[in-house]
Amino acid sequence: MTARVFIDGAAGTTGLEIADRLAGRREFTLVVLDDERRKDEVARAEALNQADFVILCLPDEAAREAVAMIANDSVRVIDASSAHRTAIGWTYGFPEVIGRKAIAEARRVSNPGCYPTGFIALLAPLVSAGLLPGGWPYICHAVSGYSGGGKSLIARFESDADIAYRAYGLRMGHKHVAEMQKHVGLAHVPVFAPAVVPAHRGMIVEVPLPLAAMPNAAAPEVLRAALADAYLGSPIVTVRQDAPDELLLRRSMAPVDTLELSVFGSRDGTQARLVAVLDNLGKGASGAAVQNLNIMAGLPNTAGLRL
Ligand SMILES: NC(=O)C1=CN([C@@H]2O[C@H](COP(=O)(O)OP(=O)(O)OC[C@H]3O[C@@H](n4cnc5c(N)ncnc54)[C@H](OP(=O)(O)O)[C@@H]3O)[C@@H](O)[C@H]2O)C=CC1
Ligand SMILES: CC(=O)N[C@@H](CCC(=O)OP(=O)(O)O)C(=O)O
Repeated sequence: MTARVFIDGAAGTTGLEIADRLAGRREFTLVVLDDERRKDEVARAEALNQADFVILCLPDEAAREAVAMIANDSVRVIDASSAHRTAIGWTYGFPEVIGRKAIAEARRVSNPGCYPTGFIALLAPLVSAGLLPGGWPYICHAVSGYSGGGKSLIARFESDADIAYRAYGLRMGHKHVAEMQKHVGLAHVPVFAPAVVPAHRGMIVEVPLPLAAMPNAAAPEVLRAALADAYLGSPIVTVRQDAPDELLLRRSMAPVDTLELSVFGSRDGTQARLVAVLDNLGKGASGAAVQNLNIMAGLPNTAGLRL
């Protein structure tokens, strides 16, 4: 028997990439609303309540409304928006960090944000092992391709070739900082400095560490070994053992669902830079949603993913 999957927001950037990854999967039947009905409340309510799995690829407010429209208790939900990432009753859909079992059993799963995917993957295992202090005020600098902002940011960058770099989130309080703090278990809200570059997709998320000034911080090689151990055997999350001179985001980047972590350390071990490279539309969104769907449906973790 195939499971019925309804993607609410299927015409958007994340929804289209999920549909691409599910195309040809015999375990799932996609329920699709045509263009005239995709925003029609009656049609959506019907699709939301008749599906086995609903994947929400909507703005936050519309995602909350969609959840409220579900009256059928057997419907299981994966929300790609940031509406439920710290909400009670929702499971945080990061299997490599929280474990697969919780996701396999959950009725409500919230996909991590794209930037938090890098930040949490880098810090959560190290803070929980006591190798970095949870009480430190962490800083996160990140650059993203413009598809991270959905259709409106894609249109903006594709109609203004003159933008070379867009720093934003300058008033603080970016919607991702709450989940970054909660799912690493930090005492302080991280200072988050995101930017967008004129590449369609891809992101580099970095956490600089002044190790010498931090209480109870391990040496860079210890941090690298601990990360490698935490993600040992994962086909999705890998830890580089080399130290390249540069990490590039390419405009021509193909869709990929992997997450690559690096630890760069100074020779004297007093400083380190933790760096995550991923595709905002891969492990940062659509790839993660399909991975969670696989786990919830009791299927192999990586089926349909681009590894
Ligand atoms: N893009 C990314 O890299 C990531 C996105 N996300 C999150 O995923 C969600 C979707 O983002 P993304 O795909 O980029 O955004 P898009 O703007 O590309 O797509 C959103 C889609 O939702 C549709 N929509 C809006 N309101 C409604 C409604 N009330 N009923 C039905 N459909 C509606 C839009 O319709 P229309 O086409 O008419 O505008 C659009 O097709 C967001 O919450 C985003 O924050 C999470 C991680 C990464
Ligand atoms: C480049 C860009 O604009 N990125 C988006 C985040 C994309 C993403 O992760 O979406 P969620 O907010 O649903 O997690 C932003 O900073 O708001």
